[in-house]
Amino acid sequence: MITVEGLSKRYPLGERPAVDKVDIHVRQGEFVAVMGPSGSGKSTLLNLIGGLDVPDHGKISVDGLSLHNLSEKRRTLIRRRKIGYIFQNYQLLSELNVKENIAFPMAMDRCPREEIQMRVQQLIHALDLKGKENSFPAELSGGQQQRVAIARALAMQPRVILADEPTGNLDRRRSYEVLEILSRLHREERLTIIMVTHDLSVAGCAERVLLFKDGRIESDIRQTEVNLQRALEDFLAELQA
Ligand SMILES: Nc1ncnc2c1ncn2[C@@H]1O[C@H](COP(=O)(O)OP(=O)(O)OP(=O)(O)O)[C@@H](O)[C@H]1O
Repeated sequence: MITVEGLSKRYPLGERPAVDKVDIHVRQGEFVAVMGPSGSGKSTLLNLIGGLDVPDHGKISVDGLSLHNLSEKRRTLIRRRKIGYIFQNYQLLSELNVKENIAFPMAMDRCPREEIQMRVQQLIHALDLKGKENSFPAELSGGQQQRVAIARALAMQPRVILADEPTGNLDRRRSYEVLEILSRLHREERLTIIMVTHDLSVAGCAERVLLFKDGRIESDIRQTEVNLQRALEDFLAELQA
């Protein structure tokens, strides 16, 4: 579903690559968490997979389509149609209301108006945003804003969700709600999810965890292989030692 081969990216002033010859294969419907210390390259990796940034070397394919050798215009199109992106700070458009934010990717893709209205209604219902349709982001709680952002990410019915610290700005309860939604999408709709997180308990919701350090994958742990929580705690203890 998502294949990354020999992926490298160095920023202009970086002493070493932010992402360094990384290989990953994520199967359709897998829920993968990416953990690692600050600056280890997690967001860079996600941005490369999502086509928000371009690698110096390596190949990326998402759902059978190569992303690394496309023009920016084509990459944007594929990103919009195949990938839903969720950010820590929601990145909603402040001048648009809830309905308009959710509709935005479909409007950009010139979907028919009735189709947009129907999909937005479905998502308002699914993400429990009834009554907030006409509110603006500044009038919503963090949890509600993230639910709008998830609805927007789902608008185009993508097969892949990339989430960069989706619970990073939320308290435990709101974080739990967001994780519930992601887990449900994974379970019921077989969406492929890659989620960057700092939080052990958040990573524990995924079935596989990639531990990142200095731009490389240190470990690739599957829930079924070992006690995930134990492996993650060991990794953190080692980093802190
Ligand atoms: N736009 C940029 N320009 C230059 N250097 C960058 C840029 N973005 C990230 N970096 C550098 O690349 C490295 C990896 O950054 P990245 O944001 O991918 O790490 P991260 O693991 O996501 O960190 P965090 O957990 O703190 O968000 C860091 O050394 C960072 O300073």
